[in-house]
Amino acid sequence: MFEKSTWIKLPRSVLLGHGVLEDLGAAVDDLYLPGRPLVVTSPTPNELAGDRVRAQFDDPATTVVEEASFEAVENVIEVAEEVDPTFLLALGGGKPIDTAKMAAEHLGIGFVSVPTAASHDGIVSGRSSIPEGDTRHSVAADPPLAVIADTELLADAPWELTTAGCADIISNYTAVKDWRLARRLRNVEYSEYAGALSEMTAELLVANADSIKPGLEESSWIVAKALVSSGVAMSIAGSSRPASGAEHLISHQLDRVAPGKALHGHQAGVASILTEYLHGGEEGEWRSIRDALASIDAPTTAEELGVTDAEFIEAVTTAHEIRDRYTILSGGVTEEAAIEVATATGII
Ligand SMILES: NC(=O)C1=CN([C@@H]2O[C@H](COP(=O)(O)OP(=O)(O)OC[C@H]3O[C@@H](n4cnc5c(N)ncnc54)[C@H](OP(=O)(O)O)[C@@H]3O)[C@@H](O)[C@H]2O)C=CC1
Ligand SMILES: O=C(CO)COP(=O)(O)O
Ligand SMILES: [Zn+2]
Repeated sequence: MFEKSTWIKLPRSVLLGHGVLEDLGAAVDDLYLPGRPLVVTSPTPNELAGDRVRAQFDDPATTVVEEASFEAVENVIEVAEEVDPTFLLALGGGKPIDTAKMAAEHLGIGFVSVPTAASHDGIVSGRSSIPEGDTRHSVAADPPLAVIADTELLADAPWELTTAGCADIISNYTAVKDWRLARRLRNVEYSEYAGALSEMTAELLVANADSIKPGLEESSWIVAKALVSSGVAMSIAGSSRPASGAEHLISHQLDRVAPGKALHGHQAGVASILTEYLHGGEEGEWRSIRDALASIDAPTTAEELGVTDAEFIEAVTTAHEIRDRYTILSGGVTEEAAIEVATATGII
Protein backbone atom coordinates (compact mmCIF):
# COMPACT_ATOMS: atom_id res chain seq x y z
CA MET A 1 0.00 0.00 0.00
CA PHE A 2 1.22 3.53 -0.80
CA GLU A 3 1.62 5.38 2.51
CA LYS A 4 3.65 8.50 1.87
CA SER A 5 2.27 11.91 2.78
CA THR A 6 3.62 15.44 2.74
CA TRP A 7 2.58 18.59 4.60
CA ILE A 8 4.11 21.68 3.03
CA LYS A 9 3.76 24.85 5.10
CA LEU A 10 4.40 28.11 3.28
CA PRO A 11 3.90 31.83 3.95
CA ARG A 12 0.50 32.96 2.65
CA SER A 13 1.67 36.38 1.49
CA VAL A 14 5.07 37.62 0.42
CA LEU A 15 5.38 41.36 -0.24
CA LEU A 16 8.71 42.26 -1.71
CA GLY A 17 9.71 45.64 -3.09
CA HIS A 18 10.35 49.32 -2.64
CA GLY A 19 8.33 50.87 0.21
CA VAL A 20 6.18 47.80 0.97
CA LEU A 21 6.62 48.42 4.71
CA GLU A 22 3.76 50.91 4.38
CA ASP A 23 1.51 48.02 3.23
CA LEU A 24 2.20 45.94 6.34
CA GLY A 25 -1.11 46.79 8.06
CA ALA A 26 -3.07 46.01 4.89
CA ALA A 27 -1.18 42.73 4.42
CA VAL A 28 -2.05 41.70 7.98
CA ASP A 29 -5.73 42.66 7.45
CA ASP A 30 -5.66 40.46 4.38
CA LEU A 31 -4.70 37.52 6.60
CA TYR A 32 -7.85 38.10 8.72
CA LEU A 33 -5.65 38.62 11.76
CA PRO A 34 -7.63 40.89 14.06
CA GLY A 35 -6.26 42.34 17.29
CA ARG A 36 -2.86 43.51 18.41
CA PRO A 37 0.64 42.31 17.57
CA LEU A 38 3.56 41.84 19.92
CA VAL A 39 6.46 43.33 17.96
CA VAL A 40 9.59 41.23 18.57
CA THR A 41 12.59 43.22 17.46
CA SER A 42 16.25 43.99 18.24
CA PRO A 43 17.80 47.39 19.06
CA THR A 44 18.83 48.70 15.62
CA PRO A 45 15.76 47.56 13.63
CA ASN A 46 13.54 48.95 16.39
CA GLU A 47 15.20 52.31 16.04
CA LEU A 48 15.10 52.22 12.23
CA ALA A 49 11.57 51.04 11.60
CA GLY A 50 9.80 50.26 14.90
CA ASP A 51 7.63 53.38 14.88
CA ARG A 52 6.60 52.93 11.24
CA VAL A 53 5.54 49.37 12.04
CA ARG A 54 3.68 50.23 15.27
CA ALA A 55 1.85 53.14 13.60
CA GLN A 56 -0.03 50.62 11.44
CA PHE A 57 -1.70 48.80 14.38
CA ASP A 58 -3.96 49.61 17.32
CA ASP A 59 -2.26 49.33 20.69
CA PRO A 60 0.80 47.23 19.65
CA ALA A 61 3.18 45.88 22.30
CA THR A 62 6.96 45.62 21.83
CA THR A 63 9.75 43.46 23.24
CA VAL A 64 13.42 43.90 22.33
CA VAL A 65 15.70 40.85 21.91
CA GLU A 66 19.38 41.45 22.65
CA GLU A 67 20.66 38.03 21.52
CA ALA A 68 19.30 34.81 20.04
CA SER A 69 19.03 32.30 22.89
CA PHE A 70 16.53 30.04 24.62
CA GLU A 71 16.35 32.62 27.40
CA ALA A 72 15.29 35.23 24.84
CA VAL A 73 12.58 32.86 23.56
CA GLU A 74 11.36 32.37 27.16
CA ASN A 75 11.27 36.14 27.67
CA VAL A 76 9.18 36.68 24.56
CA ILE A 77 6.78 33.95 25.72
CA GLU A 78 6.47 35.62 29.14
CA VAL A 79 5.76 39.04 27.63
CA ALA A 80 3.22 37.47 25.26
CA GLU A 81 1.45 35.77 28.16
CA GLU A 82 1.13 39.18 29.82
CA VAL A 83 -0.02 41.23 26.83
CA ASP A 84 -2.01 38.48 25.06
CA PRO A 85 -1.26 39.39 21.40
CA THR A 86 -3.10 37.77 18.49
CA PHE A 87 0.16 37.36 16.58
CA LEU A 88 3.87 38.08 16.82
CA LEU A 89 5.49 40.50 14.40
CA ALA A 90 9.23 39.92 14.02
CA LEU A 91 11.14 43.00 12.88
CA GLY A 92 14.88 42.73 12.19
CA GLY A 93 17.53 40.19 11.24
CA GLY A 94 17.73 36.50 12.11
CA LYS A 95 17.98 37.17 15.84
CA PRO A 96 14.45 38.57 16.42
CA ILE A 97 12.95 36.54 13.57
CA ASP A 98 14.15 33.16 14.86
CA THR A 99 13.29 34.07 18.43
CA ALA A 100 9.76 35.10 17.43
CA LYS A 101 9.40 32.01 15.22
CA MET A 102 10.17 29.68 18.10
CA ALA A 103 8.05 31.65 20.61
CA ALA A 104 5.08 31.74 18.20
CA GLU A 105 5.31 27.98 17.80
CA HIS A 106 5.21 27.52 21.58
CA LEU A 107 2.33 29.99 22.00
CA GLY A 108 0.34 28.42 19.16
CA ILE A 109 -0.07 31.74 17.35
CA GLY A 110 1.17 32.95 13.97
CA PHE A 111 3.94 35.38 13.20
CA VAL A 112 4.71 37.88 10.48
CA SER A 113 8.29 38.39 9.33
CA VAL A 114 9.54 41.90 8.52
CA PRO A 115 13.25 41.50 7.72
CA THR A 116 15.51 44.54 7.91
CA ALA A 117 18.53 42.61 6.63
CA ALA A 118 18.75 40.12 3.74
CA SER A 119 21.33 38.22 5.76
CA HIS A 120 20.18 34.57 5.47
CA ASP A 121 17.28 32.38 4.42
CA GLY A 122 15.94 31.93 7.97
CA ILE A 123 13.94 35.14 7.45
CA VAL A 124 11.43 33.16 5.38
CA SER A 125 11.85 29.53 6.40
CA GLY A 126 10.03 27.24 8.79
CA ARG A 127 13.27 26.52 10.64
CA SER A 128 14.40 28.22 13.77
CA SER A 129 18.10 28.03 14.56
CA ILE A 130 19.04 28.97 18.13
CA PRO A 131 22.48 28.46 19.70
CA GLU A 132 22.68 26.83 23.13
CA GLY A 133 26.06 26.26 24.77
CA ASP A 134 28.20 24.16 22.47
CA THR A 135 25.38 23.17 20.15
CA ARG A 136 22.82 24.76 17.91
CA HIS A 137 19.22 23.72 17.79
CA SER A 138 17.63 23.83 14.39
CA VAL A 139 13.99 23.07 15.01
CA ALA A 140 10.94 22.89 12.85
CA ALA A 141 8.46 25.68 13.39
CA ASP A 142 5.70 27.13 11.28
CA PRO A 143 6.98 29.54 8.62
CA PRO A 144 5.78 33.16 8.80
CA LEU A 145 2.16 33.82 7.81
CA ALA A 146 3.48 36.70 5.75
CA VAL A 147 6.85 38.17 4.80
CA ILE A 148 7.10 41.91 4.20
CA ALA A 149 10.53 42.60 2.70
CA ASP A 150 10.99 46.29 1.94
CA THR A 151 13.94 46.59 -0.43
CA GLU A 152 14.45 50.25 0.53
CA LEU A 153 15.04 49.16 4.14
CA LEU A 154 17.15 46.16 3.15
CA ALA A 155 19.32 48.28 0.87
CA ASP A 156 20.11 50.65 3.76
CA ALA A 157 21.44 47.81 5.92
CA PRO A 158 25.22 47.34 6.10
CA TRP A 159 26.45 45.84 2.81
CA GLU A 160 28.04 42.83 4.50
CA LEU A 161 24.61 41.67 5.73
CA THR A 162 23.47 41.48 2.08
CA THR A 163 26.62 39.67 0.93
CA ALA A 164 26.10 37.22 3.82
CA GLY A 165 22.61 36.49 2.45
CA CYS A 166 24.14 35.90 -1.01
CA ALA A 167 26.79 33.56 0.41
CA ASP A 168 24.15 31.61 2.36
CA ILE A 169 22.38 31.03 -0.98
CA ILE A 170 25.61 30.11 -2.84
CA SER A 171 26.24 27.46 -0.17
CA ASN A 172 23.04 25.71 -1.36
CA TYR A 173 25.18 24.08 -4.08
CA THR A 174 27.09 21.94 -1.61
CA ALA A 175 24.12 21.48 0.73
CA VAL A 176 22.27 19.74 -2.11
CA LYS A 177 25.34 17.62 -2.95
CA ASP A 178 25.47 16.45 0.67
CA TRP A 179 21.77 15.70 0.62
CA ARG A 180 22.15 13.57 -2.53
CA LEU A 181 25.11 11.79 -0.99
CA ALA A 182 23.02 11.01 2.10
CA ARG A 183 20.28 9.63 -0.14
CA ARG A 184 22.75 7.37 -1.93
CA LEU A 185 24.62 6.15 1.15
CA ARG A 186 22.01 6.32 3.91
CA ASN A 187 18.72 6.15 2.05
CA VAL A 188 17.78 9.54 3.48
CA GLU A 189 14.53 10.89 2.07
CA TYR A 190 15.28 13.31 -0.75
CA SER A 191 12.94 15.71 -2.53
CA GLU A 192 13.73 16.27 -6.21
CA TYR A 193 11.57 19.41 -6.17
CA ALA A 194 13.26 20.94 -3.13
CA GLY A 195 16.75 19.98 -4.36
CA ALA A 196 16.14 21.44 -7.83
CA LEU A 197 14.61 24.65 -6.44
CA SER A 198 17.51 25.15 -4.07
CA GLU A 199 20.12 24.65 -6.82
CA MET A 200 18.22 26.85 -9.26
CA THR A 201 18.05 29.60 -6.63
CA ALA A 202 21.84 29.54 -6.26
CA GLU A 203 22.28 29.48 -10.05
CA LEU A 204 20.00 32.49 -10.60
CA LEU A 205 21.76 34.44 -7.88
CA VAL A 206 25.17 33.75 -9.41
CA ALA A 207 23.84 34.61 -12.89
CA ASN A 208 22.74 38.00 -11.52
CA ALA A 209 25.94 38.64 -9.58
CA ASP A 210 26.79 41.65 -11.80
CA SER A 211 23.74 43.48 -10.43
CA ILE A 212 24.66 42.80 -6.81
CA LYS A 213 26.51 45.96 -5.78
CA PRO A 214 26.55 48.23 -2.74
CA GLY A 215 24.17 51.17 -2.97
CA LEU A 216 22.01 49.45 -5.59
CA GLU A 217 18.51 48.65 -4.32
CA GLU A 218 18.15 46.04 -7.05
CA SER A 219 20.73 43.95 -5.14
CA SER A 220 18.37 43.65 -2.19
CA TRP A 221 15.57 42.68 -4.56
CA ILE A 222 17.65 39.89 -6.13
CA VAL A 223 18.89 38.59 -2.77
CA ALA A 224 15.52 38.80 -1.01
CA LYS A 225 13.85 36.85 -3.84
CA ALA A 226 16.54 34.19 -3.55
CA LEU A 227 16.06 33.98 0.22
CA VAL A 228 12.30 33.50 -0.26
CA SER A 229 12.93 30.80 -2.85
CA SER A 230 15.44 28.99 -0.61
CA GLY A 231 12.99 29.21 2.31
CA VAL A 232 10.31 27.66 0.12
CA ALA A 233 12.72 24.83 -0.79
CA MET A 234 13.16 24.13 2.94
CA SER A 235 9.37 24.19 3.40
CA ILE A 236 8.91 21.70 0.57
CA ALA A 237 11.58 19.43 2.07
CA GLY A 238 10.21 19.84 5.60
CA SER A 239 13.83 20.23 6.73
CA SER A 240 16.79 22.56 6.19
CA ARG A 241 18.52 19.89 4.05
CA PRO A 242 18.24 21.83 0.74
CA ALA A 243 20.16 24.74 2.27
CA SER A 244 22.27 23.20 5.01
CA GLY A 245 24.89 20.51 4.56
CA ALA A 246 28.45 20.05 5.80
CA GLU A 247 29.29 23.70 5.06
CA HIS A 248 26.64 24.72 7.60
CA LEU A 249 28.05 22.30 10.17
CA ILE A 250 31.39 24.07 9.81
CA SER A 251 29.67 27.44 10.14
CA HIS A 252 27.84 26.32 13.29
CA GLN A 253 31.16 25.10 14.74
CA LEU A 254 32.79 28.44 13.92
CA ASP A 255 30.02 30.10 15.96
CA ARG A 256 31.28 28.03 18.88
CA VAL A 257 35.05 28.12 18.21
CA ALA A 258 35.24 31.80 17.21
CA PRO A 259 31.95 33.39 18.35
CA GLY A 260 30.89 36.72 16.88
CA LYS A 261 33.76 36.93 14.38
CA ALA A 262 31.83 36.48 11.14
CA LEU A 263 28.29 36.37 9.82
CA HIS A 264 26.49 33.07 9.33
CA GLY A 265 26.25 33.27 5.53
CA HIS A 266 29.90 34.28 5.11
CA GLN A 267 31.02 31.29 7.19
CA ALA A 268 28.80 28.90 5.23
CA GLY A 269 30.13 30.36 1.96
CA VAL A 270 33.84 29.87 2.78
CA ALA A 271 33.10 26.41 4.18
CA SER A 272 31.31 25.46 0.96
CA ILE A 273 34.52 26.06 -1.05
CA LEU A 274 36.13 23.39 1.12
CA THR A 275 33.26 20.89 1.06
CA GLU A 276 32.94 21.29 -2.72
CA TYR A 277 36.63 20.33 -2.97
CA LEU A 278 35.91 17.26 -0.84
CA HIS A 279 33.03 16.32 -3.15
CA GLY A 280 34.72 17.00 -6.48
CA GLY A 281 38.46 17.08 -5.85
CA GLU A 282 40.92 19.41 -7.55
CA GLU A 283 38.93 19.30 -10.81
CA GLY A 284 35.59 19.93 -9.10
CA GLU A 285 33.61 23.17 -8.97
CA TRP A 286 35.26 24.72 -5.93
CA ARG A 287 36.80 27.51 -8.02
CA SER A 288 33.36 28.52 -9.35
CA ILE A 289 32.05 28.75 -5.79
CA ARG A 290 35.07 30.77 -4.67
CA ASP A 291 34.79 33.11 -7.67
CA ALA A 292 31.04 33.56 -7.19
CA LEU A 293 31.64 34.54 -3.55
CA ALA A 294 34.46 36.91 -4.51
CA SER A 295 32.30 38.53 -7.20
CA ILE A 296 29.76 39.68 -4.61
CA ASP A 297 32.41 40.83 -2.08
CA ALA A 298 31.92 37.86 0.26
CA PRO A 299 34.92 36.38 2.10
CA THR A 300 36.76 33.42 0.58
CA THR A 301 39.47 32.89 3.22
CA ALA A 302 39.71 32.31 6.96
CA GLU A 303 41.52 35.64 7.27
CA GLU A 304 38.70 37.49 5.55
CA LEU A 305 36.27 35.84 7.96
CA GLY A 306 38.38 37.19 10.81
CA VAL A 307 39.18 33.73 12.20
CA THR A 308 42.60 32.15 12.60
CA ASP A 309 43.69 29.20 10.46
CA ALA A 310 43.69 27.04 13.59
CA GLU A 311 40.09 28.04 14.44
CA PHE A 312 38.95 27.25 10.92
CA ILE A 313 40.66 23.85 10.97
CA GLU A 314 39.17 23.04 14.38
CA ALA A 315 35.70 23.84 13.03
CA VAL A 316 36.29 21.50 10.06
CA THR A 317 37.62 18.58 12.12
CA THR A 318 34.80 18.76 14.70
CA ALA A 319 31.88 19.70 12.43
CA HIS A 320 30.59 16.12 12.13
CA GLU A 321 30.10 15.90 15.91
CA ILE A 322 27.37 18.47 16.29
CA ARG A 323 24.49 16.98 14.37
CA ASP A 324 23.27 13.63 13.22
CA ARG A 325 23.10 14.64 9.54
CA TYR A 326 24.97 12.56 6.96
CA THR A 327 27.32 14.71 4.86
CA ILE A 328 30.68 14.51 3.12
CA LEU A 329 32.23 15.20 6.54
CA SER A 330 30.53 12.28 8.30
CA GLY A 331 33.12 10.08 9.94
CA GLY A 332 35.34 13.11 10.42
CA VAL A 333 38.37 14.59 8.69
CA THR A 334 41.85 14.40 10.19
CA GLU A 335 43.67 17.60 10.99
CA GLU A 336 46.29 16.86 8.31
CA ALA A 337 43.65 16.31 5.65
CA ALA A 338 41.73 19.44 6.70
CA ILE A 339 44.92 21.54 6.47
CA GLU A 340 45.72 20.06 3.06
CA VAL A 341 42.29 20.86 1.60
CA ALA A 342 42.06 24.30 3.20
CA THR A 343 45.53 25.08 1.79
CA ALA A 344 44.73 23.72 -1.68
CA THR A 345 41.64 25.94 -1.88
CA GLY A 346 43.46 29.00 -0.54
CA ILE A 347 41.21 29.26 2.51
CA ILE A 348 44.23 29.22 4.85
N1 LIG B 1 16.60 29.94 10.75
C1 LIG B 1 17.69 29.87 10.08
O1 LIG B 1 17.74 29.19 9.07
C2 LIG B 1 18.90 30.62 10.52
C3 LIG B 1 18.89 31.40 11.65
N2 LIG B 1 19.98 32.08 12.10
C4 LIG B 1 19.86 32.90 13.32
O2 LIG B 1 19.94 34.24 12.93
C5 LIG B 1 20.85 34.96 13.73
C6 LIG B 1 21.82 35.72 12.87
O3 LIG B 1 21.10 36.46 11.95
P1 LIG B 1 21.55 37.90 11.50
O4 LIG B 1 20.49 38.43 10.62
O5 LIG B 1 22.93 37.86 10.99
O6 LIG B 1 21.63 38.58 12.93
P2 LIG B 1 21.01 39.78 13.67
O7 LIG B 1 19.54 39.78 13.73
O8 LIG B 1 21.75 39.81 14.95
O9 LIG B 1 21.47 41.02 12.77
C7 LIG B 1 22.84 41.25 12.54
C8 LIG B 1 23.24 42.68 12.95
O10 LIG B 1 22.65 43.57 12.04
C9 LIG B 1 21.98 44.60 12.73
N3 LIG B 1 20.91 45.02 11.84
C10 LIG B 1 19.79 44.33 11.45
N4 LIG B 1 19.14 45.04 10.51
C11 LIG B 1 19.84 46.19 10.30
C12 LIG B 1 19.68 47.33 9.45
N5 LIG B 1 18.66 47.44 8.60
N6 LIG B 1 20.60 48.32 9.52
C13 LIG B 1 21.66 48.24 10.38
N7 LIG B 1 21.87 47.18 11.19
C14 LIG B 1 20.97 46.17 11.15
C15 LIG B 1 21.61 44.02 14.07
O11 LIG B 1 21.58 45.04 15.03
P3 LIG B 1 21.06 44.88 16.55
O12 LIG B 1 21.80 43.75 17.18
O13 LIG B 1 21.37 46.20 17.18
O14 LIG B 1 19.64 44.69 16.49
C16 LIG B 1 22.79 43.06 14.32
O15 LIG B 1 23.84 43.74 14.95
C17 LIG B 1 21.59 33.96 14.56
O16 LIG B 1 21.38 34.34 15.89
C18 LIG B 1 20.98 32.62 14.27
O17 LIG B 1 20.44 32.06 15.43
C19 LIG B 1 21.12 32.04 11.36
C20 LIG B 1 21.17 31.31 10.23
C21 LIG B 1 20.09 30.54 9.72
O1 LIG C 1 21.04 28.26 7.82
C1 LIG C 1 20.21 27.48 7.41
C2 LIG C 1 19.93 27.38 5.97
O2 LIG C 1 20.60 28.34 5.24
C3 LIG C 1 19.49 26.60 8.35
O3 LIG C 1 20.31 25.59 8.64
P1 LIG C 1 20.43 24.79 9.99
O4 LIG C 1 19.29 23.82 10.00
O5 LIG C 1 21.75 24.13 9.85
O6 LIG C 1 20.38 25.79 11.12
ZN1 LIG D 1 22.28 29.26 6.31
